[in-house]
Amino acid sequence: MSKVLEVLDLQKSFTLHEFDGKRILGCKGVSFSVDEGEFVGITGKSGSGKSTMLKCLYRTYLPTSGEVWFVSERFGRIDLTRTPERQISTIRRREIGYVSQFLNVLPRVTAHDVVANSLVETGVDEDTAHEGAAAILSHFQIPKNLWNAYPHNFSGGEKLRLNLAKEMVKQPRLLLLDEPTASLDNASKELVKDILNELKRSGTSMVGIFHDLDFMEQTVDTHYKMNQGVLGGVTV
Ligand SMILES: Nc1ncnc2c1ncn2[C@@H]1O[C@H](COP(=O)(O)OP(=O)(O)OP(=O)(O)O)[C@@H](O)[C@H]1O
Repeated sequence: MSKVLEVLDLQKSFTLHEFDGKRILGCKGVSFSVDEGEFVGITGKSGSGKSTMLKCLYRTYLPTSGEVWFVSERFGRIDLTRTPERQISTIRRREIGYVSQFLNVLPRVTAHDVVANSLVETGVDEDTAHEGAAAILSHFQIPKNLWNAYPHNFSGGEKLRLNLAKEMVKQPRLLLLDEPTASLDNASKELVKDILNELKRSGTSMVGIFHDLDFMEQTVDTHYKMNQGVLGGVTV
């Protein structure tokens, strides 16, 4: 199996300027790799640094030190900590997806257009994007009467499924998941589990943060625990 992601000695700390430059540790010494089609799950107490680490992988945060090697289809093997912003934007549009329970979309854009726009960003034409959006919204069981509604009023489960749909249509090489089951009922969890398994089969690599251990154990290949900013305790 070829490696899609290799994280080496990643550290992120925050400087609180309003508190005389006090430093807070997010994560440190984080090293792990993800193969093609592998699903890595990360658990840990609240405040242990999971989201900080994930945001460094997506480059929402610039790490304080360390390397994040990603094998991009377009740019080859690149260190995301040193990749120019323009390339990062391209990679986010086409190769790395980020899904959380919070839907971050423009106001007054319908659910259907959210997904179609995501496809247009990958370079497909408008007609194909609209067909593709309809197909994936059905697949994710988003009720048809919501397709032309604005997603800010959607339930937690609907928002999450729309989030997954908008990232999944890109067929990303790497999908980052920040608590993908938060606020879901059991039926929605089953649906999300099926979707994640399908993504895995299609070769997408994933890194997910979980509080729901039962769900995680049913889906991931490798499990790490985060403790006070440090990653360890591998189980497979
Ligand atoms: N932008 C920030 N500025 C300052 N400190 C931050 C920032 N983001 C995270 N931290 C701090 O970094 C530490 C790790 O936080 P992080 O959100 O990564 O934990 P977590 O494991 O994801 O927690 P949870 O499970 O509650 O979401 C915490 O002490 C937090 O206060």
